[in-house]
Amino acid sequence: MFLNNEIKNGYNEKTMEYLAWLKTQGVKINPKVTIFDYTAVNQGRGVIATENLEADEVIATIPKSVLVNVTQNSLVKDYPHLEYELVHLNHWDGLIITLLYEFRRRGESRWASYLDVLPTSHFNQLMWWNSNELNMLQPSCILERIGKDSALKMFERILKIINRLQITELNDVTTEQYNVVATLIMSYSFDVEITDAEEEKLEDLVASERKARQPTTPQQQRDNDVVRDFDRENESEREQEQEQREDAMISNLEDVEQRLEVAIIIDGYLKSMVPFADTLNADTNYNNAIVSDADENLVIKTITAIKTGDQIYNTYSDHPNSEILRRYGYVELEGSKFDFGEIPLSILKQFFLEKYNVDEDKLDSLLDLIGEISNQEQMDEHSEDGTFELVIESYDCFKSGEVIVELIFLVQLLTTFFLLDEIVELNRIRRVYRKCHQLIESKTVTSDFITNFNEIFKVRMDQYPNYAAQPFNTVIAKEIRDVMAETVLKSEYQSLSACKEDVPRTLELTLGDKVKIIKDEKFLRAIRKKRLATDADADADENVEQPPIKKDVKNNNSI
Ligand SMILES: C[S@@+](CC[C@H](N)C(=O)[O-])C[C@H]1O[C@@H](n2cnc3c(N)ncnc32)[C@H](O)[C@@H]1O
Repeated sequence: MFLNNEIKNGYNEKTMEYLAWLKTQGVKINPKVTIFDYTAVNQGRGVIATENLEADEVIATIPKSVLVNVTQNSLVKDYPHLEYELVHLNHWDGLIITLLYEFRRRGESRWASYLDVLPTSHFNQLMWWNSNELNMLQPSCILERIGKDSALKMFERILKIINRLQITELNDVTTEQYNVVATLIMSYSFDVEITDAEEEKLEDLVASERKARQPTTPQQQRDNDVVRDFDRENESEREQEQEQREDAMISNLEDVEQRLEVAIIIDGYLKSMVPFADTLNADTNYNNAIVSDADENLVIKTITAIKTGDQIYNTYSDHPNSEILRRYGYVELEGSKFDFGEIPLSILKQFFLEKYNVDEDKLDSLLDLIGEISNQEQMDEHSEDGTFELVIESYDCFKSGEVIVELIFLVQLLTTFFLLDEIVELNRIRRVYRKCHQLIESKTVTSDFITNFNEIFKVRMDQYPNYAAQPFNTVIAKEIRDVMAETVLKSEYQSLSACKEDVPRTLELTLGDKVKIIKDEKFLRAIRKKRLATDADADADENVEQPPIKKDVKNNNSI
């Protein structure tokens, strides 16, 4: 966020009013810190240590009563019956409507001083970039994840909800206002656990509303059953539900039954705006504080000693620069600690098509079958949902020099498959799959794998502009968005470069041991010999379960 002078008028007065307001709301701030104007370094407001702080020292205690969420806001104050409706929306829809209303009623809002310090313009999150600006980010895969279309769908859905709930004050809400509020939620909100008292209050609310709205049709009866049947104690189910809800958030939820499945009420947490905690900026390289949940309060503590004059930095999770830019609208000029570049599946496809002169349909069918096999075959004990997906949109290559193991496996598998000149048939592919699995499990790859791995990285890296190879401190761009794009491309290119420069080291880091390189012909012979075995033997072999490949698990970049 970048503020020009006109916007900066009254900036520090607003900060002072905000600090005074926080006090009236019971927010306790350590006298050794205060809010500071970091606009000179393009960071908006932040929190500074005015005296030395020790490690594990409390910076602030924020009572949950000061949060803005679907149960605490001006909308339910003005229209109490809407609380029931809001807790039956999904988190995003609920908080967007809540905040839109809060801004509309800012004159009377209990949170007026807070709203005054929230930015409403000059955002740099990628949803605010035009197509020319986005072009500067080519060839980054982040361009596939901006989500302008799903944001638009969400807006259409929200307008329908506003209409259904007859919130007339929001009838004329504009796309711009919606975008501002959605951006604020994306960059500022926290998911905060519901307190026991809040949970009881919600249960009472739902029980009394249900009684008042005795179902009159079978459909309504079914809608109610969805919520009633949910087992609030079941944590793993709750986690799975959460994932589905994230997906559902961007899909078009129109009927009531679907809405109930993703409702806030069944979650145990509330997406909330958290005054003061959201004044903390973040930096992956200088993170020195943490915000944690403590029943009735949120507590901010130092995690290292902090010197007078130093900024207090929260963490917004382990994101690379591209994702920091997409969600938060800034970049870390020295690169994020969690940077990675990506090899898109499209590059792998192009590479194998050309090198082995294969037909595109054949490659597509092969990849489909490999995807099927990897889903059935390999239950990965490390992965979140117990599955192992080999064919994914893109493959992360970290600045540490590690890649995700899926990349090694797929390149070895395709290399071997095309060298064998196999036909695309399920059992044939399964056999090669298993042999490659055993090979990698025994920390071995073939020499053609090494050649292909190198060449694939070269193809990908050649897509980047030359300046991406230059050190971070040699920024050539002048305009802020150009600087951001340039930094993201450097972050990605240099991560790719770290994985390519010493492939045996990359393999060792990823597979956790030194890797042997064998001749392809030796490996192909072993597979061909296997193929000559009797069908019975082959069938028996097919029934042997494969253990998962041991690896350090990294999330692949799902959003
Ligand atoms: C939770 S808010 C932090 C408070 C914010 N600086 C303000 O003035 O309201 C998150 C936003 O702060 C800014 N920000 C946070 N960390 C930053 C950093 N290291 N560099 C630049 N901007 C940062 C970004 O605009 C981001 O969207």
